Amino acid sequence: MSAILDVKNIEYTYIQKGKLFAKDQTFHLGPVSFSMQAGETIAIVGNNGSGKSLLAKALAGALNIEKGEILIANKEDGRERHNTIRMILQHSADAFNPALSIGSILSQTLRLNTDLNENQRREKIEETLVNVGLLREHFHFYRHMLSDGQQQRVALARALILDPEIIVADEPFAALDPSVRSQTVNLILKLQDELGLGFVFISHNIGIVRHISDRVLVMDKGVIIEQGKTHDVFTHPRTILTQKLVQAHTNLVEKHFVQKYA
Ligand SMILES: Nc1ncnc2c1ncn2[C@@H]1O[C@H](COP(=O)(O)OP(=O)(O)OP(=O)(O)O)[C@@H](O)[C@H]1O
Repeated sequence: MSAILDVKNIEYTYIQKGKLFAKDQTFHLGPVSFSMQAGETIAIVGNNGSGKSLLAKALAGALNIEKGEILIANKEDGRERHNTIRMILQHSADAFNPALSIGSILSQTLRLNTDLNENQRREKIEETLVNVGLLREHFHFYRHMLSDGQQQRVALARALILDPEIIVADEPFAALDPSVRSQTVNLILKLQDELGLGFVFISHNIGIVRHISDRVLVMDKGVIIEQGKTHDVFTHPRTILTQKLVQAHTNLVEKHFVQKYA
């Protein structure tokens, strides 16, 4: 199988200007390398501030990387990276303009990125709404008329509507309550199955990571310190950080079990 995404030694420096007499703070991402097969799910885990979000932004083309390259297969079809790789943020739905209908929001994305005419846009939008488990009629709804879970589905629809090959998601499940979270996880698994989508996601939830990712990247201080098949990495962690992440999850599960059944 050939790689759909090849990340080669990318580097980026984030500089936060110090206030008044405080020094500037810099954070260096990289060098980071990994590759991804079509339809694969890769989870990025690590402590707060380890550079996971910066890496996700770099993949989605939202950062100007200083070194290295991000190679995307099939790019010769002329589509730009932002169509091939689409990003969903934790609170993507919060950014939807409340004064616009869901149909207008999704139409904007199509107008900016495709040559579809109005009828074709309408058809594509309704088809995508149905794909993410919403109704064609949601075209006319406004954000405040939708539940959190439905808003998350619209965010997913906006990412999917340009037929990307890879979705990058920064903590897509964190803000959702448990039942909506499992519905969203199942929806993503279904879409991957149907559309062969690659999925890169950041999560602090080791349970979900174990459940849905094929491979995992463990980040610390801007670099990947461990990567491999999820099962192997979590069964035989090679670094102390990974051991700690696994242990913290085991403790959480045991605590929950004791609270529920003791
Ligand atoms: N917008 C920003 N404002 C301030 N600092 C930032 C910003 N973006 C990145 N940084 C810096 O880069 C470092 C890496 O941040 P990043 O958000 O990638 O970490 P993360 O692993 O995603 O953390 P978390 O799990 O807390 O979201 C942070 O420690 C911070 O110093």
